[in-house]
Amino acid sequence: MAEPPVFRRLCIIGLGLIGSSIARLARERGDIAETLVACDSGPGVAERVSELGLADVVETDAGRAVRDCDGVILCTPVGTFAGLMAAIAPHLAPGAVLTDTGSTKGSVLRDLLPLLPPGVHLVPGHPMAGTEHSGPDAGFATLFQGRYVILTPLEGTEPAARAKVEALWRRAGAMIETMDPATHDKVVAIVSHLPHLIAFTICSTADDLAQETREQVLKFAASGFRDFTRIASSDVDMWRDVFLNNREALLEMLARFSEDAHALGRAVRWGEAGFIEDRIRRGRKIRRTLIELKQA
Ligand SMILES: NC(=O)C1=CN([C@@H]2O[C@H](COP(=O)(O)OP(=O)(O)OC[C@H]3O[C@@H](n4cnc5c(N)ncnc54)[C@H](O)[C@@H]3O)[C@@H](O)[C@H]2O)C=CC1
Ligand SMILES: O=C(O)C(=O)Cc1ccc(O)cc1
Repeated sequence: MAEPPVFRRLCIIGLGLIGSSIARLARERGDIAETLVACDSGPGVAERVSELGLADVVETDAGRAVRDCDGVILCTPVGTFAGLMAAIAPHLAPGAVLTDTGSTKGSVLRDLLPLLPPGVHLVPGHPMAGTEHSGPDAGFATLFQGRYVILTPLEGTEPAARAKVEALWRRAGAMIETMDPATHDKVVAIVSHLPHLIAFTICSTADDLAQETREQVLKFAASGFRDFTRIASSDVDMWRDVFLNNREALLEMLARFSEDAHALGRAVRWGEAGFIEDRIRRGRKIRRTLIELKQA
């Protein structure tokens, strides 16, 4: 027999790539929420969500949207969390489970915990899945299939609340890992935030060069550069908020990266072929490992 839905009434706040993917999944499966409420304040987004039939109820006001919900999931840029929490806290139902998909986790605790009403259970989460696209049309139900979701639960969180968030992600086809927020922020700083910082930078550098030399540098972009442009086409609000809310870990990884890049530059200057070969071999090895793990 089919399992009962994880939530009686689930509210998704933010129906962009991630929120609309969860909504599509919930629609397709039917065992995630009995009733699905969608809330988005972006221009034209609520209308588009209604057109796409992604939820039973569509709202633009977050306070009204969360009323009587036993599950709430924040899927907006992390810089909106403090303001959203202030708006929803007075309306959260006792016993409700509050979770999120934000890419930074220290800031989420900082912004959500102080306003958490007694009896509401916070279980922060971060799906390690996404694309460079955003908005309600960008989502798809299989986005989380075979991907990791990192949860950073607080000590003493009620096991039943944690189990609901785990059930949601398991039904999405994801694998669950648990971490403390500081470890999470360091790990994602190196595997996700620094690569985006590098991609945005390399595109700006190439663009500056093209303007300075008045030459069509970009016409000759090879596939390596094109791979960077995919990442660099990601959403502005989302990535501004990620950088500003994982400042410490990102700066630490950037400092390490800069040191290592300088060392490689020095080897190039002094013709140290062995050092250069070693770096290339390490890159190739990591790629092979990811392919073996089926994550490339
Ligand atoms: N894009 C990606 O690849 C991934 C993103 N994340 C995280 O998930 C969250 C959502 O990201 P995306 O879906 O990519 O963003 P998105 O830009 O596609 O969608 C965000 C939505 O939130 C809405 N919104 C913004 N402020 C709001 C507010 N105050 N009230 C109601 N709605 C509001 C916007 O109108 C937009 O529709 C972010 O915190 C991001 O860091 C996590 C994993 C992957
Ligand atoms: O599209 C890509 O390359 C990504 O890296 C997707 C992504 C973006 C942000 C996250 O917090 C997690 C995954």
